[in-house]
Amino acid sequence: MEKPKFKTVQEVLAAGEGLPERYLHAPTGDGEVQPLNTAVPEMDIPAIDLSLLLSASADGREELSKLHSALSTWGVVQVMNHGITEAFLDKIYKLTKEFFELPTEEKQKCAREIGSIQGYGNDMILWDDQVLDWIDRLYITTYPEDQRQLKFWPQVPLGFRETLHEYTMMQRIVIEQFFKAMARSLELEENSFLDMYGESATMDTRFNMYPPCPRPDKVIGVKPHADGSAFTLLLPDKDVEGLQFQKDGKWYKAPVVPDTILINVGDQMEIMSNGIYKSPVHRVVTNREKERISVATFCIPGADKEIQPVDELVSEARPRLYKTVKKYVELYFKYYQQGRRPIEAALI
Ligand SMILES: O=C(O)CCC(=O)C(=O)O
Ligand SMILES: [Fe+2]
Repeated sequence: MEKPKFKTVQEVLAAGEGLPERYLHAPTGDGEVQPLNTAVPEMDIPAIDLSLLLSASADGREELSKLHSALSTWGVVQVMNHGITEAFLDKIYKLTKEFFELPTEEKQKCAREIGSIQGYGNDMILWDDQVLDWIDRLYITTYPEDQRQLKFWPQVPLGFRETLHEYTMMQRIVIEQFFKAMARSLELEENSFLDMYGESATMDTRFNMYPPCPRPDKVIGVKPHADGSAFTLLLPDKDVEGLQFQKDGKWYKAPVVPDTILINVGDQMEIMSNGIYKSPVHRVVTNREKERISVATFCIPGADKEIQPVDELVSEARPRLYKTVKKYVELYFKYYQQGRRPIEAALI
């Protein structure tokens, strides 16, 4: 079993040999250098009450209109009353932290293998002159259950596997409700998106660790990208900022609101909604003092599914913007590698 040769960020730091060139972003353009960690304003996104979204009450309608407004501008909402307890979310953060604190040899038991996206490792190296992101991660397909590869599921810390299984089942409920709410917010039949998303849809969960970084001005945690999912459920760090979203060419930081789940639209939902809901470009910046942890779950339509704008959202006034795509994630990596926005490949 061949393992990739590169060190994780934690190993780079432990070696104490200074910051490798491969992480440094060179100044681009006409010489004006903006440090990557320049302060940016906070984005103004609502906290949506998930339990209200599917109710027929006036409050429910109000909540749906908040959802519509946030997803058609920012492409992001914070979700509260999502049915997952604070104690459970704390357990996930704690287990994530404990996993990354394990000795290298222990973590390596779940190491990514060449050619696989799953497992523990550093930023994936997809092209030669790629500047590396300051991030270590554990990437696991959690659903459907028959696609699980348990060799990537840590046996230590104790309880990790069980908790990830439980979290997956809890998220499935949130995912279904959120799909229905998005359909209702666009005055569509409740299952419009769910039918296209399909029974064979997968869930991938990525545990992210961003160690403190000696050069936050020149090193980035995650490069600007939009997600290739239908949408992404994110547990951002409860204390440490870093996640930023782009709107109209400017960066804004995501607010830190404990116990909410941040949901961002991904490219495949942008396609299904014929461009009404936006898949936002986002990035993670680093800082000198504190490590940051986040847990992202990507909801990915089944590889057999054809993803396209739903008929009701195509009209003369709003012509169809996107082609039908299949196995979008493969297309995604091809474009990402070329430094392009993968969704461009789906534009008509
Ligand atoms: O760490 C975060 O807050 C976001 C990570 C992210 O954008 C991703 O995993 O796609
Ligand atoms: Fe992302």
